[in-house]
Amino acid sequence: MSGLGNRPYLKMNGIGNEIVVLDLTDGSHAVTPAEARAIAAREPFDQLMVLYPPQKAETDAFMRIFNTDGSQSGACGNGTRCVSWYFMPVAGKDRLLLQTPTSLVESRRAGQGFTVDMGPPEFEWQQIPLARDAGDTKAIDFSFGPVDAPIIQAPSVVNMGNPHAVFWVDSDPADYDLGTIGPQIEHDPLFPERVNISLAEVRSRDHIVLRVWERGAGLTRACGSAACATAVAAVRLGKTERKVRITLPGGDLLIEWRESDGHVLMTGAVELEHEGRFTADWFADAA
Ligand SMILES: N[C@H](CCC[C@H](N)C(=O)O)C(=O)O
Repeated sequence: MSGLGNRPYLKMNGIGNEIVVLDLTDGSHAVTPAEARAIAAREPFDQLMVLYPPQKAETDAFMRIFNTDGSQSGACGNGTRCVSWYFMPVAGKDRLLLQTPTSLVESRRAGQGFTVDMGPPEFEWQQIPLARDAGDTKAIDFSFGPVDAPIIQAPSVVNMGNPHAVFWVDSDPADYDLGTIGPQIEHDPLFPERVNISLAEVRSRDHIVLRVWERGAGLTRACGSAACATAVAAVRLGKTERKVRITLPGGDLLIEWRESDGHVLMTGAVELEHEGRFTADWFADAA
């Protein structure tokens, strides 16, 4: 029987990115990929954020991030704001330092929402990771569609605690069939750990419109780490200033690539949808 039966959880969203928050800081259970998928079947989410006891001095919790398909991510910006909303009062703090398998993220309150310090991005092809050197990571040698008339091409690639490919488009990203394009690029052998795919339209030097196909979760209404990756890539290409508003289908995020230390700061809202409780039968097939 699963140790998750009868556990309380929160269903939240970060500008439409569907998030379940589960507090296991009592250290009594470790969620398996099969259990994550079983939760997704009953309480659909893009990411399940699980809090465990801290592993490092000065951190407030260790956090695992599961996608809909049971795979894990090292970063989730929208989910980290949701976790902050829940866990700051529990910890009695206005700042949190959270550790994931790949990153340390710090969050603090910002008006009605939260700002998350997503840390510094990485740009070496081995760090993304790519399967091979595909040229300058500001615009790699990759295209999708007919060779003589690619639909999209030359993405910027960034690791933001998780891998991102950002394709620059000249019209509304909603005009592209990302639901068809996304899964094919996600599984392209150039991306050995798969990849999150963004279509980005730069509207001005401080505004980008973005749509994201998420690795392991599919089309989502928002993706915080993709917004961070996009902002950083836009700055590297000279397309925008270091502070930019990013409009996703679910709302806006403010992103700043801070000059002093190279960290990326993401600010945005969260919403509590409802509280729930698992029952043992959810996990009958997830042993
Ligand atoms: N929604 C998340 C990112 C999920 C990334 C995940 N799909 C992966 O890298 O496997 C965010 O707000 O940053």
